[in-house]
Amino acid sequence: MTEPTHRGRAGVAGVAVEAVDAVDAVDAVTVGTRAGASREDTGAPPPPPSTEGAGAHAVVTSGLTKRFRGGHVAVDGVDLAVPRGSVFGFLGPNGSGKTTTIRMLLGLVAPTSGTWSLLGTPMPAGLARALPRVGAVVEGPAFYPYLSGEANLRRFDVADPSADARTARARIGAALERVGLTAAAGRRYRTYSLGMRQRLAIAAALLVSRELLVLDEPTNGLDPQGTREVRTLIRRIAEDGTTVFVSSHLLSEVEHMCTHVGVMRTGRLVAQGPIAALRASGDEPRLRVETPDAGAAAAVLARAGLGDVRAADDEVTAVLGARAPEDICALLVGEGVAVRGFGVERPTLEDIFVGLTGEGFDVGA
Ligand SMILES: Nc1ncnc2c1ncn2[C@@H]1O[C@H](COP(=O)(O)OP(=O)(O)OP(=O)(O)O)[C@@H](O)[C@H]1O
Repeated sequence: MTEPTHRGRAGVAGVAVEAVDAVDAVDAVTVGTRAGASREDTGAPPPPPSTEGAGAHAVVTSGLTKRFRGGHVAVDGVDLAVPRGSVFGFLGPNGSGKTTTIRMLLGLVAPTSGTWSLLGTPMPAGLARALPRVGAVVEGPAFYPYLSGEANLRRFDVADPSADARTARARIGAALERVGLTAAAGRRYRTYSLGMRQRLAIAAALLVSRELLVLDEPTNGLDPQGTREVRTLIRRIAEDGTTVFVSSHLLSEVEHMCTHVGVMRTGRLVAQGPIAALRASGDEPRLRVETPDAGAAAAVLARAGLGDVRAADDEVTAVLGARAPEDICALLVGEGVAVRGFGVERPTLEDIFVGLTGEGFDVGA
C-alpha cells in the first residue's frame, strides 16, 4: 500500500493531537457522532483545536477520519474521549474501523482529517514525546520461535535506544513477572501457549513503564484459558494505574473487563461513556406475564396505568414504571387472570447496544 505509515517497533507506539468538544462526556453516555454528520460528507472543516480536558484524558480525538485510496471511508469523524485510569473498550463488529483508528492514534497511518492527542500531547507533532509513554500491541510482535521468552524480550529491549543497558536484566525480569511468565522465561517461545504468547507481547510493550497501553483485539484466537489469562492481566495492569485502550468485537469481553466503552459502527462512533451509564441509559424494565387470558391481563395492566402494554397469544408485556411488581401480580390474580408466569426483565447491555447500533455483536467469550 502507498498509505503513509510510520512503522515502529512492535509494542511501542505513540501519537498526537488536540482535544475536543467531546471531552464533556466523561461521566455521561454520548450517542452519535458529532453533529451526527460526516465531515467527509459535509466537507466541513475540523473544529478549532482545544486543549480543554486533555489532562484528564489519555486519548482525545476530534473528527478523526480516514479515507483510503479508492474512496472508502473506514473511520468517519470520530470524537473519542478516553479518561485516564480507565479500561476503555473499543467495541465494534469486524470492519467497523477499530484497527484503523488505533493505527491513526499510534501514528502508524496518517488521518485524512481530524486531530488527536495522546496523554495531553497534540499529535503528530508530539509523537516523539508521547510514544515512549505509550505501549501498544497492534500486530503481534515478531518473536523468534527458538529463543526463550526472556531472550526475545532482550532483543526488544536492546532495540529501544532509550533503554539503559545496565538495567536491562531487572527490566526484563520485571516485565516477565508482571505478565506471569517468570517460571516460563527460559522456555522456547514455540512451546508457549497462545495465551502465553500474547502475554509476552504485552510484556514487550511494558518493558518500560507506560501511562497508556493500547491493545488491538488481544484475545482474538485465544482459547478460553488464554482469554482468561489475558483479561486478568489487563485488569491487573489497569489496577497498577495504566490506562488501557483495548479493542474487541466481543460485548461480553468489554462488559467484564472495561470501565468505559466506545461503540463503533461502520466507521462511526455511535456511543461512548462509562459502562454503568450506558447500562442505565437502556429501556425501562418490562413486566412479562404468561397467561392464557392475555386479553384480560392486558386490560388489567392498562387500567393499572402501565405503559406500552403488548399482548400476544399467551403473554403480555408492559413497561413497569414506578409500580411494585408484587402489587401488579396481586391485581391480576384479584381480577381473576390465570397467571402462569410472572417476571420483570431488564434489558441486557446487548439489548442496549443493538438499540443503539441496529445490529448485534458477537456476545460469546
Ligand atoms: N489499507 C486499507 N485500504 C483500504 N481499505 C482498508 C484498509 N485497511 C482497512 N480497510 C477497510 O476499512 C474498514 C475498517 O477496517 P478495520 O480493520 O479498521 O476494522 P476493524 O473494526 O478493526 O475490523 P477487524 O476487527 O476485522 O480488523 C474495512 O472495511 C477494511 O476493509
